Amino acid sequence: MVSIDVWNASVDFPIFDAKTRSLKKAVLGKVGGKIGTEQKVPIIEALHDISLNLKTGDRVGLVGHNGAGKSTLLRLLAGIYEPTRGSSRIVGKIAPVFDLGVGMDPEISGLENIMIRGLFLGMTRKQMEKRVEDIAEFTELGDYLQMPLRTYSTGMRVRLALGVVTSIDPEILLLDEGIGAVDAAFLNKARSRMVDLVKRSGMLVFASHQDDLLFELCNSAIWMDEGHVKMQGSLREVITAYKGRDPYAHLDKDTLERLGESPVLTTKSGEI
Ligand SMILES: Nc1ncnc2c1ncn2[C@@H]1O[C@H](COP(=O)(O)OP(=O)(O)OP(=O)(O)O)[C@@H](O)[C@H]1O
Repeated sequence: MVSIDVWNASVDFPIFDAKTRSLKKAVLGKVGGKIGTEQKVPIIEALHDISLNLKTGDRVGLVGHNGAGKSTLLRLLAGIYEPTRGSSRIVGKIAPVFDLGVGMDPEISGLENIMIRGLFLGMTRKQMEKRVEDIAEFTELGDYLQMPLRTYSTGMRVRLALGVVTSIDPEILLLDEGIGAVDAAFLNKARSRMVDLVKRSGMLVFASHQDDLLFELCNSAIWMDEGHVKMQGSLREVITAYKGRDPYAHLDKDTLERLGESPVLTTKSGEI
């Protein structure tokens, strides 16, 4: 069993080199966290009084405007950031996939990078040895896999990284949206691997601005706004409130069936 519990947690970033006078205007900005300027050192309150209880089987999408606190929350859930106030408890092994390039070495070959990246994400060498061939085939990189990573284009690097990420067996999978930065054709190919990956994971938390990926991978959502949890509920309810319209309303019958959704949004209190 895996679980993540967060109690009244806040995360502050003190900004030591900011000019307080010019910052006062930024408080009125539409995106980003709250900037407090009362103290000598300005503080960005990236997360404010967050309480969450996530358990096995939860597949949570994080939505919200730029700077709303999604990435900071993922890093808090990963144990990378300690709460400035409040507390958190993580039970389970975390696979944080925040930046597809992390753990890659430009000087070694694609094949060697597959192994290194797998180890970085918590797999054993034996497990990775069994999967290397499958990953190599998925990437369609052919002889390039013998070449140093520095000779790869951005898209080729993402293919490699995505191949490895979708081959791991995580207990808790934390995904930041970088995963969407592949070309559409390849993402389509990766989609079924992503779905399988999420099925194998004990828990998923996924920050994304892309509705279709959220529909595919998540069953509930949290709407972050200025460092607060503005709403938590079923994915459809939260996205409908966040966007101001039901995004499933225009999906065709087959897609709705595949996602296990009905043509109209119903809540406990009935249709809306
Ligand atoms: N390392 C940092 N130092 C200072 N401020 C930070 C840092 N990381 C994030 N912030 C601030 O915290 C707030 C939340 O940022 P975060 O990256 O969590 O937002 P986000 O919802 O992931 O945004 P986006 O959708 O643009 O990726 C923002 O105001 C941002 O400026």
